[in-house]
Amino acid sequence: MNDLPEIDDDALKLDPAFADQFEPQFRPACQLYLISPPAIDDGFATLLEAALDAGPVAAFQLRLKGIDDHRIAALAAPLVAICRAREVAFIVNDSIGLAKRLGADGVHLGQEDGDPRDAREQLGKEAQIGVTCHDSRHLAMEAGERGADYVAFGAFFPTTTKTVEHVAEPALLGWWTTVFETPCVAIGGITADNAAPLVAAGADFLAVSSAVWGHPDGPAAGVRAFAGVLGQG
Ligand SMILES: Cc1ncc(COP(=O)(O)OP(=O)(O)O)c(N)n1
Ligand SMILES: Cc1nc(C(=O)O)sc1CCOP(=O)(O)O
Ligand SMILES: [Mg+2]
Repeated sequence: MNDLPEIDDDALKLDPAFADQFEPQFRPACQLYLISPPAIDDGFATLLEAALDAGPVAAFQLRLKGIDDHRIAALAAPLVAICRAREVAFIVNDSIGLAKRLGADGVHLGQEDGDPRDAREQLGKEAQIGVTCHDSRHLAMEAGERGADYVAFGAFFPTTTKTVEHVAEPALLGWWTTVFETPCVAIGGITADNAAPLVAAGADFLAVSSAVWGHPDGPAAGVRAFAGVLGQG
């Protein structure tokens, strides 16, 4: 498959005059996509159970930074079982190889983490493959062409979980969901209090870390707090 030619992102915006030529698509309601804290210990399994039992969660991403794959694999084993028992998709961040080794449901790839086409080849047609697209229409279209199952845009709000260089606007979600069927994920500093414009703009998933794990009343309260804005309350 040929790569898309590089196009100025602004040139890809939808002219409002033509927006009504697109049929409104049916999309399932926006769902919660939990991202793990960047560091965890063996006690995290209990926190994950509490979070997943508190309300609907579509997917859990194991995103551990700065530790080797053997340690991640050891920490992951009980977490895979917890997700599987609740039919929550278990997604591994960064590494196609680790996703395969753990029998994960999918992998999330940043722009430097590998090609979704390789992920598909190694993980198979059922795997959920996500790609970070920052605030770029071009990257998202390219990811779609390369077979991504979802594209992730961000950061929508300031975050202390990761140093980010790109800021995304809710209108990007509206453009994507008007033109493409591939689901889109919004990420970056999302809380139950600031999420409403992202849901209204069309986000298919809200990817959230600190608002759940750092909730003052614990992760279960963190998940419950999203139920209202996701129309699950
Ligand atoms: C759902 C989702 N979206 C974006 C990211 C960020 O991925 P990446 O740019 O590779 O940065 P790291 O997470 O690896 O630091 C993500 N992990 N998940
Ligand atoms: C992992 C990650 N990726 C981002 C991006 O913009 O691509 S923002 C981010 C951090 C998400 O955690 P929190 O919900 O605590 O802000
Ligand atoms: Mg990455």
